[in-house]
Amino acid sequence: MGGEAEKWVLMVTARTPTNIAVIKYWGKRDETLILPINDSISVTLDPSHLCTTTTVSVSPSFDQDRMWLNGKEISLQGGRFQSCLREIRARAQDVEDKKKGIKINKEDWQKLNLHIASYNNFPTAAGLASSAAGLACLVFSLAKLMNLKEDNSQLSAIARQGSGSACRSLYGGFVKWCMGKEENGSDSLAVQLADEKHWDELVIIIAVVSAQQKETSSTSGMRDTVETSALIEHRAKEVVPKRITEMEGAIQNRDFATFTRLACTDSNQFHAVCLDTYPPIFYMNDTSHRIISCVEKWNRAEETPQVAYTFDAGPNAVMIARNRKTAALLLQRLLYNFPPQSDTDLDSYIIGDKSILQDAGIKDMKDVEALTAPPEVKDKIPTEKSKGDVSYFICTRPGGGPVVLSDETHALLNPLTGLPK
Ligand SMILES: Nc1ncnc2c1ncn2[C@@H]1O[C@H](COP(=O)(O)OP(=O)(O)OP(=O)(O)O)[C@@H](O)[C@H]1O
Ligand SMILES: C[C@@](O)(CCOP(=O)(O)OP(=O)(O)O)CC(=O)O
Repeated sequence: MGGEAEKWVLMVTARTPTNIAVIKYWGKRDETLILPINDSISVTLDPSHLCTTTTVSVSPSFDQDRMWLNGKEISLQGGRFQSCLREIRARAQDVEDKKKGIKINKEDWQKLNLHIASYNNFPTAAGLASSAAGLACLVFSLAKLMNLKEDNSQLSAIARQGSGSACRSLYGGFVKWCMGKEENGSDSLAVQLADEKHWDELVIIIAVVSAQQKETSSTSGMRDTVETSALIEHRAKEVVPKRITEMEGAIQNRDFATFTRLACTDSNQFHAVCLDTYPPIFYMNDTSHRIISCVEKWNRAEETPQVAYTFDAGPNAVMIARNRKTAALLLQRLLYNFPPQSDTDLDSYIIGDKSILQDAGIKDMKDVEALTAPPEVKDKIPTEKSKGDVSYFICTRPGGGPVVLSDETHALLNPLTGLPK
């Protein structure tokens, strides 16, 4: 180790996306290594709307590893953080910063302590996959700081040990997590099926139904399912393998009808195995069910499906529209059925890519109030409308993978002290 008076701080900042599974991971065959019972496939979400930013730093003056999440110090003692730190340190390489006069030999990383600060630009632990973006960003930024030689797929096998779904956030576009066969988990990693440009017509609208922390974590929920559900084995062995092959084909051919059928039925089956768990787990609520029925009615009324939906371990709906035109029509339907509370302004009700709102011809609350029932529900019993069931909507699209942010203004730690800014 070198450097003036050992006072130096070396740091790296990176940004990593979140992802939404369209063929779900649910159930482990190894709890510690986080090895799944089936393959899964996800779409990476555009980091401009949903992402984690993490700054990692090292200095001989740090006396222990420390981490701050969204400005609050959190413990790094948990087994999952420790696994990631151990696996990354074991692969660390020599690092030299000639400008700053710093030289770190690979053996030094075992003794040097780290400061880590991370920020999610969306609610943490609310079923929006914060753990996926968060753990992927931790692994990716540390790998850059410690000059690891591993590629993103090999890094995904480390991120997997922080949170299963995190391994899929090491790539943009469409990603497959191959469950692998090895007992040590070396082949349980993510591969990119197609990048975000491959199918760039898709538009994603997320209905944030509840930003509250959920009752049953994914980790304990899937453990209970594996222990008690009679259906989960059939799902993992018989259903998912066929769906994975079909979904890969649908993505390759941009076949929206097949994509929609697979994504919707797989989400529904995941929630069915949750219900088949004893005691049962309910992640969706009435609002989630009403969103499903709104989309299903519309899809059925059209010649070919317009929108796919999928729900993770929470009530929030992730809807994938075939293009901008259908996304605008979807937004009209959603605003008609789920208008904001009177004191909410439209600007904070629709966040992310607001241009979809313009496409839908909606400029203000008057336009929302003027929306009429879509044709597929005309002449039928009026749907119940309840303001405030949806907290807000996020408009986004498939997006790119992790990136290093070299501009120091993005750093979350002070470059002189290594403490949060
Ligand atoms: N930016 C981050 N950096 C490191 N760890 C994070 C970060 N964000 C979240 N986490 C970890 O993930 C935990 C939340 O994960 P949890 O699975 O409960 O919720 P979620 O990921 O938002 O939802 P879900 O996985 O069901 O979609 C946090 O308590 C924290 O330990
Ligand atoms: C429903 C899911 O979102 C479950 C995600 O589970 P986690 O990856 O959060 O679980 P752990 O591996 O225990 O950390 C489906 C999916 O993302 O594939």
